[in-house]
This record gives sequence, structure tokens and C-alpha cells, in this order.
Amino acid sequence: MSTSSCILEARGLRKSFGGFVAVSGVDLDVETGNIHALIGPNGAGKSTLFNLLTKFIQPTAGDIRFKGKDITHAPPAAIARLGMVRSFQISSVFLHLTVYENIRVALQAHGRDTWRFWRSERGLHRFDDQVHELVCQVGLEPLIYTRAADLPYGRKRALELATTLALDPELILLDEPMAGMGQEDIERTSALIRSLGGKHTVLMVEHNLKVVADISDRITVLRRGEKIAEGSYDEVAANEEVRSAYMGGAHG
Ligand SMILES: Nc1ncnc2c1ncn2[C@@H]1O[C@H](COP(=O)(O)OP(=O)(O)OP(=O)(O)O)[C@@H](O)[C@H]1O
Repeated sequence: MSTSSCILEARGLRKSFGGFVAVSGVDLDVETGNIHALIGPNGAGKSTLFNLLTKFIQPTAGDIRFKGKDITHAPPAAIARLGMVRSFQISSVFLHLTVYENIRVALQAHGRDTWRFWRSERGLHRFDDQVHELVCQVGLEPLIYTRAADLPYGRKRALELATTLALDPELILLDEPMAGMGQEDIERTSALIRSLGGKHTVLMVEHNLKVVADISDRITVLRRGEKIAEGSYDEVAANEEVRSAYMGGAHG
């Protein structure tokens, strides 16, 4: 694969915890504009790899490049400024604020003008068009003036995604975006993630294989810390090693 078409590249990533190797020499190429899924059975190393890529933990060996820049030792805040944002951490939504206010705060933060937060109401309304655009994008129009604390779980996650999109990231990292969602929210969120492809790049860890099949352009399969397959859903689903990995345990 040509490196120029890849927004995120990892080479030889390794993470050991004491004597235990959780991620072992993984190479990963995430192509610009793709929806890319990381899958594998329980304990395969998906979360560890995701935490390495998002800089929550440091690798024992290997390196990571974002848009060609070495970010192996960059702190998470620095990579966010470069355009790589990890979403779906509900804790980053302000529960006492409404949907409208949460998205406006995210837009203000992105504009780096948080000091203006306390300025006149009129000044704050300059974000209204963008707030409405994002609210519509994630399907929260009827709940725009609802406090985040009062949103159902799936809608809270939609709000989290809207606040992430407010930062206009080139690469969005989603950690199990469908976890805990009912079927209706799964369908809505799948359609939303699918719609991000092309304009944004998405890398997600996801357990729901139907969702992975429906929305991913490319899939990387891990087992026991190693990459065992990569390709389209049909390609990885036909791979013998992948089939035996999933037959051996619960889907993960
Ligand atoms: N901080 C840690 N200390 C020790 N071992 C760890 C640590 N984090 C993860 N591991 C081990 O590394 C292995 C991979 O874990 P990881 O959570 O990355 O897998 P996973 O594919 O995300 O699994 P699941 O689908 O169950 O969430 C597991 O055996 C786990 O016990």
C-alpha cells in the first residue's frame, strides 16, 4: 500500500505488561477516508492497540505516524490538535448543559476562543448555524434543548459524536461505538458513521460483527496480540485463521 494514501501508520507496535505481550509487532495502515475496524476475539489486544494508537499508553516498541508525522511519543492533547480525536467517552459531555450548549462549547473550544465564553448572548449565537448543522447530522433535533443528563444512553453517545465532529477531526477514533445501544440507536449510529467516510477517516474497535460488515471499508483482525488478517469483510470472513479464531471463543 502506498504510504501517501494512509493517514495513520503503525510499524512493529508492541506492548508488554510485565512478562505478558498484549500487542506483538503489529503493522497497521489506515487509509484516508476509510471506515476501518479493529476486531478479534476477547483478549486479542484490540483495546491495548487502540490505547497505543490514541496515546493513552506508550508502546514497548514500534512507532506511529499520523499524516506522515511521528507521534509515537506525542501526548494525547498534541495529537488532538493535529486532527486525530478519540470519541465516545461520555465523561467529556457536560451533563448539566443542554445538547445545544454542549455542541456550542465544543465549537468554541475548537475555535480556541474559550475566553469569549462569558461574552454577550449575541456573540454566542454566532455558532447557531454550525450547532444546528451538527444537531441534524446526529439526529438530535427534537432534543436540542434537553440537558445531556436527561438523554437516553444512545442519544448521549450521539451527542458525544457531535461534540467530536465539532472539532472537525480528520481521523476519528471510536471505542466500541455501539456498546450498550438498542437496535434503533445501532442503526442510526451505523448510518451516521458510514456518512462520515470520505470526508473523515474513522478507526473503530467494534464487537458487533454485523455493524462491522455493514459499514467498514477495511478490517484488521487480531488474535493473541498479533495481526492475523486484513482486508474487506468478505476477505477476512473467508480467512481460515480468522474463522478458527472466532470458533475458538466468543466474538470479540
Ligand atoms: N494493564 C494491563 N496489565 C496487564 N495485562 C493487561 C493490561 N491490559 C490488557 N492486558 C491483557 O492484555 C490482553 C489483551 O487485552 P485487551 O483488553 O487489549 O484485549 P481486547 O481484544 O480488547 O479484549 P476484549 O474484547 O475482551 O475487550 C489480555 O490478556 C489482557 O488481560
